Amino acid sequence: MNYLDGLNESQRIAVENFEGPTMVIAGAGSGKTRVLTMRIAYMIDHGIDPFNILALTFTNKAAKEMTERIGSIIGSGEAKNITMGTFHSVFARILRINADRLGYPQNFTIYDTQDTKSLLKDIIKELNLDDKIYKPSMVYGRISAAKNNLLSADDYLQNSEIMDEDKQSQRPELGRIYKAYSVRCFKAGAMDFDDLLYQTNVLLRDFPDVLSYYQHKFKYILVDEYQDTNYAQYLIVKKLAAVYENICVVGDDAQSIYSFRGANIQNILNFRNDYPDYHLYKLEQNYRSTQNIVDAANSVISKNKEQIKKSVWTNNDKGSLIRVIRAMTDNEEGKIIANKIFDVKHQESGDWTDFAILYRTNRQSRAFEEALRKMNIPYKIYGGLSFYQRKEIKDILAYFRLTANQKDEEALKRVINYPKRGIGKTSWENIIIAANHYNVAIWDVISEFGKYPVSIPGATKQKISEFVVMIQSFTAQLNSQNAYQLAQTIAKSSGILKELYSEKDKGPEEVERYQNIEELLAAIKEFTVQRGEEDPATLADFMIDVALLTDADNEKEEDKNKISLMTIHSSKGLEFKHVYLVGLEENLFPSQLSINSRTELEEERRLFYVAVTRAEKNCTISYAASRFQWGNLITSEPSRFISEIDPDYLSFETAYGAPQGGGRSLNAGRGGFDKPFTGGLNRMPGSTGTQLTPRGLKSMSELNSKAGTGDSNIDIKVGYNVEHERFGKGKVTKLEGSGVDRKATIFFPHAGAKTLLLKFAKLTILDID
Ligand SMILES: Nc1ncnc2c1ncn2[C@@H]1O[C@H](COP(=O)(O)OP(=O)(O)OP(=O)(O)O)[C@@H](O)[C@H]1O
Ligand SMILES: [Mg+2]
Repeated sequence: MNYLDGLNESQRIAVENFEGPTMVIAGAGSGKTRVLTMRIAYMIDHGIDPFNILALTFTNKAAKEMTERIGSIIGSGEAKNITMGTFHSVFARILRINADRLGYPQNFTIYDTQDTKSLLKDIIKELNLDDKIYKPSMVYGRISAAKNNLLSADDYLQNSEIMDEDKQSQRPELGRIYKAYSVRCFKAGAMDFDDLLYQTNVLLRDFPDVLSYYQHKFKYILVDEYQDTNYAQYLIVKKLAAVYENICVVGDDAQSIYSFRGANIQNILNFRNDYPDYHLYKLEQNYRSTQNIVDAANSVISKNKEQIKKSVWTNNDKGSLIRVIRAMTDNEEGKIIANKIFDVKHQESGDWTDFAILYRTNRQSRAFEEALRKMNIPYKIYGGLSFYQRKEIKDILAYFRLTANQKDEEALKRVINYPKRGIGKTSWENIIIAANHYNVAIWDVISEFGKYPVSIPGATKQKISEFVVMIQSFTAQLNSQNAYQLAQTIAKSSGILKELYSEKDKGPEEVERYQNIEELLAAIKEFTVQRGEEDPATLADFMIDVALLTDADNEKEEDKNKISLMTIHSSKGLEFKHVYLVGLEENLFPSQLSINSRTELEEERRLFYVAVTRAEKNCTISYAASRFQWGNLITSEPSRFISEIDPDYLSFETAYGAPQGGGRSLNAGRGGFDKPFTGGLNRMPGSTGTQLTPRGLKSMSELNSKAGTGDSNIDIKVGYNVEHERFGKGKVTKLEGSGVDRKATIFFPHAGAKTLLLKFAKLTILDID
């Protein structure tokens, strides 16, 4: 099949006209990413050299998938030559090639958020400032915003408006901290995440030959998720595209959800000013979702005042209504959703990967994790403590970092006394004072005590010098050994493996730590093998890769068949057959901070739109009537976003998630419906177990007649979910016999299949239908 056959008319036109400035603005699921991918394949198919193409994506995983897709059309050898990745990873590579221009070492370190905050904390202390007023995370946010607006520390200090703002907020020293931080990073040969954009802009601004080189290299530039680019990204892209103006951006203003990180919707509006003769393509057909989902999403987003008008429709089936489920508590919400997922999975015999639970904030994941674990449902969490954030991994990576860049202060701080070498805190502090005094990197001080005298005991100096010699010996092997060989050497010689090995007998956590190091070494081996022998991978290459992993990239082989848990922010661009959108409560979603400002509320609404439009077949929304927050049980109201959905697309459903929610026990008589249901959100019945729709409501007596009356003639059916005192939850798979001999075969995920005499089995029916 010709690959163009997989495109509709408007998509095809957007693919074939690949010269000149182009913007595709279209709603969710309309094929923007597909157009971008096919456009690249088409270009190469029509003689464009892949080396001349730059494609910027939201995650590295998306880039990888696109490369594979393009490779399947034009051949993987060619596809590999496209420069494709996130802004951060592509620019990190450009910076590495040109680091010397900016006075950075070629193997500069990329400081992660933790490094940045740790350094800021030190600086705040060194400047004798109060870290309650100057909280490191707040200071970081401020510096980050400055960099994303391309303001250097000196620009910041000279900007009277900003200085006034800081004075008014009682934080007049922010500029001084920013300055000290920049100096320290530079001395340490380190860039933070924001620097990867900021410094790229400096590079292209101050070195015309470099700019010209990349302008001619990247004759064709494509950007996905353009609505979420910030000012620095916008400007860099604009500079790079200035010669050929072959720039294609695709995005959806209705999905702009990163303004808190400086993303600027203005970039879409600026496009027409920057390139007056641009082509604008609109795609209107949604291929991802059912009609109900598309219509429901449209009905909500239409409440936003600020938006570019567009229509989205679909030819797909109407599909089922969006289900709204009320739970009593956050824990019950977890159980209900886990149950639902379990059921659907077994009804459809699909894959676990078809399911996603999306929430507003990371901390909501706990209740779901617990419930999923109990039901043996495999899951993976994006945004939790990732593998590379674990202590033992960070420790060994710090050795790798130091090997690649000895000036890396944060790495040095981490391992100068790990494993223990008797180098105390006071010595370390004196070394820093000396480094500041002589205005050199810490490494310079410790590698040349003769030149930079420090008042520390001779024995300590001796230990430090041994450490320095060890690191120097690693560095000497950086280019002669491949990444794997050197990583092994370091793991052994640094004493880390020995340290962990000696702790191995202590308990499962210690064993795990040791195994994690083994896993890391295996990952480095794979990286080394993949790169091949022609251009062997060095440890420094590996470190760049690791520093820029996003959550979505960090997927391991065993993560393949699992359900996904993630924040809505990280679900951007993805799609799942079944989406469970949870915690739909006022003050949580929309978040408390957003409800007093129209702009912020509109951003939350866009976030809601993003969430709903991730679903292909089913979208389930849930909320809890009460939830633990900061140790208190808080009652909550359903989110306004539920009532903003046109009720034509909704079905209200309540479900047993836990017996305490009114489960009808076969032995304990009836529970349940005490309030009539009239369709309003706040008046939905409590935790009962039957599907209700505002219109097609089953009669109360019919429902009540299903509730237990205490004798064994109870109407239990195949397919019911039940809970057993000892075996936990299960599903009825078979019924036989009658009267006192009536037996049910029930499949319990934890205990396997059991055949039980109903007369004796203490069962609670959880869910009818
Ligand atoms: N012409 C088409 N025929 C069939 N399927 C299509 C077509 N165009 C897109 N699709 C499919 O529709 C789904 C959505 O496409 P895609 O992810 O490219 O949309 P998008 O506009 O980028 O969405 P989002 O705004 O969420 O990023 C994908 O599964 C894609 O393969
Ligand atoms: Mg997309």
